[in-house]
Amino acid sequence: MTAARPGAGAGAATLDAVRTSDDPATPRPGDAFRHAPKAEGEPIRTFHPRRATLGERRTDALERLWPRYGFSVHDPELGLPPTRPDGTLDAAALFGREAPLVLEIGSGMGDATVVMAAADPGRDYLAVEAHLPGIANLVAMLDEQGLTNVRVAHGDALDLARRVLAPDSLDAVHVYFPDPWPKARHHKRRIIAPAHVALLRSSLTVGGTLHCATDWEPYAEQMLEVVDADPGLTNPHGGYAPRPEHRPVTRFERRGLAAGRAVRDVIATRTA
Ligand SMILES: C[S@@+](CC[C@H](N)C(=O)[O-])C[C@H]1O[C@@H](n2cnc3c(N)ncnc32)[C@H](O)[C@@H]1O
Repeated sequence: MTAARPGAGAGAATLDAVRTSDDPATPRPGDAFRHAPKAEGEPIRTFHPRRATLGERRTDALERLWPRYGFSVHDPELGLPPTRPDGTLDAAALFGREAPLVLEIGSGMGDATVVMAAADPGRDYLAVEAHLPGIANLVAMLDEQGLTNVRVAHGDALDLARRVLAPDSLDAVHVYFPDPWPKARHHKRRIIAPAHVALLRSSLTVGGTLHCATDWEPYAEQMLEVVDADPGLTNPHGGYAPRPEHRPVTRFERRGLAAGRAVRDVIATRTA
């Protein structure tokens, strides 16, 4: 089965790719979305490229709804996003309108995305996630709720920012409960790190916000330090921000609170 891609406006994507792979041994639903092994010299990944296990509901959702809501950051077979002549994301073509754009990095199962996008119909939301079950869950919820202001990117958010997003194009970047990578030897995998934040800041418009949240205190401290050290960001709160009501509670927040951990929000504005 081959379908046109009305939502993303990119080239045709072969949806059989959702169901099987060319791996003759043990094809699994979603195999076509597997991440290629990291190439020599490629920047470090902030996620574990796990092979996905998809149940029937998510396999069906992905197969049916991927052409409407999804694009791949890196794989033309799965459909790349529409781009402008300079090669950067054409958000107006992707969403079918001009509106401020919010990037949600590591949207997980998509619980926060659907709540925030439903409450904020004047802005468009681009959720980017490396893990396929979360992507499939999110597109299923978008369809069930009839949301039109969300699109979903599969792949590495940093790759998306490096190669696809135009500078000065985002109204906000959300990074909620990023993987804390608690072991010292893994700290280099944290997404909130100076070089990554400089990249994300350059994708924001001046006046746009970077909003991070975590229940891992040492990471919260790192978030504050990184934001404070970035020459183009200003933290209007001076330290942690009061928990904003618009950030929905997800299972990561509940789990942290249940374990007695404080949840911290760090919100900074691009000022230069
Ligand atoms: C701990 S989960 C949090 C999910 C969600 N934000 C929430 O609060 O429920 C972190 C997610 O970030 C994703 N992730 C980590 N690095 C990423 C990257 N560079 N690009 C896309 N997704 C990433 C992981 O796959 C994981 O699903």
